[in-house]
Amino acid sequence: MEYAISVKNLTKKFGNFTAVDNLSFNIPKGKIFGFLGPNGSGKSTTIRMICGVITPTSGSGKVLGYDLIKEAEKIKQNIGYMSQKFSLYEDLTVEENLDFYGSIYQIHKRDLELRKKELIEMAGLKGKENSLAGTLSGGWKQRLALGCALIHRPKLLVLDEPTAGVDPVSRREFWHLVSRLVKEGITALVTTHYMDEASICDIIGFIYNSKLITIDTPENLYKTHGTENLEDIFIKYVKELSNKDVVSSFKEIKASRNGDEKNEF
Ligand SMILES: Nc1ncnc2c1ncn2[C@@H]1O[C@H](COP(=O)(O)OP(=O)(O)OP(=O)(O)O)[C@@H](O)[C@H]1O
Repeated sequence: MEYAISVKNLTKKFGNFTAVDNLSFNIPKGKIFGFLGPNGSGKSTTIRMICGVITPTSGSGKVLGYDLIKEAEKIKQNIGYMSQKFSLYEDLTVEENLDFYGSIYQIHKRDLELRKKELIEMAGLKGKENSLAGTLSGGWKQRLALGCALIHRPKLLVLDEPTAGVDPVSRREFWHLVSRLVKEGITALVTTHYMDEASICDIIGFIYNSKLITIDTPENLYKTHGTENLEDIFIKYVKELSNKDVVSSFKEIKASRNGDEKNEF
């Protein structure tokens, strides 16, 4: 079995604080991996290690066959990353944003012209090539950001809350796009707070208090727990682990951990 991501006992400490504690999992190529957990549970830290941006304190792993520690640069070159902040230049046009990302990855001019055409088509941005990114609606910006993340044909796409703050129709369109990419062979690692999106994933991992609580297919999770409600399943885990009576929402999961009700799951 060829894995896109394979990590073993992955741990990250910041001083005495363990942000990610002993994570081990394998994600086969061509799958969508949904990585879920309340705010502050360790998702971003895990993603940053997987992307080769920060070095694990201990543990090991391979991403696209490259060693997490020794070949971090190779990993960075071969993944596409998109976050909820979209990382677009609002005062550049659609095409100029793609040009900019193309130049970062040093894509040859002729290849870049071709790739831009493909991505503009894919993102449904035809006719908007000369629009300033700042003038686009949330859904358009999101699809442009996805295009930029794909400019160098990465084999692993890392999407950190890609649909946060985007309207439901755009969210659905975005997931169609991701599913299409995955069918073409890309692997996607996605964090999301939306349970309907999590249920689309091939594999779901749930992290809580820095530890991986469960990792399985949605179907297996439904079978094991006798419900198709992912939120209920995760609440069950949190109740068991925290010994607290978390009853209804992910907001409470966050509250049960930090005594802070400001941030929603
Ligand atoms: N550079 C750092 N130095 C110290 N602590 C850190 C650092 N980065 C993250 N942490 C802490 O590690 C814990 C996990 O943070 P992380 O950002 O990975 O969580 P998260 O699950 O991604 O949360 P969110 O959904 O809010 O982004 C948090 O308590 C955070 O404060």
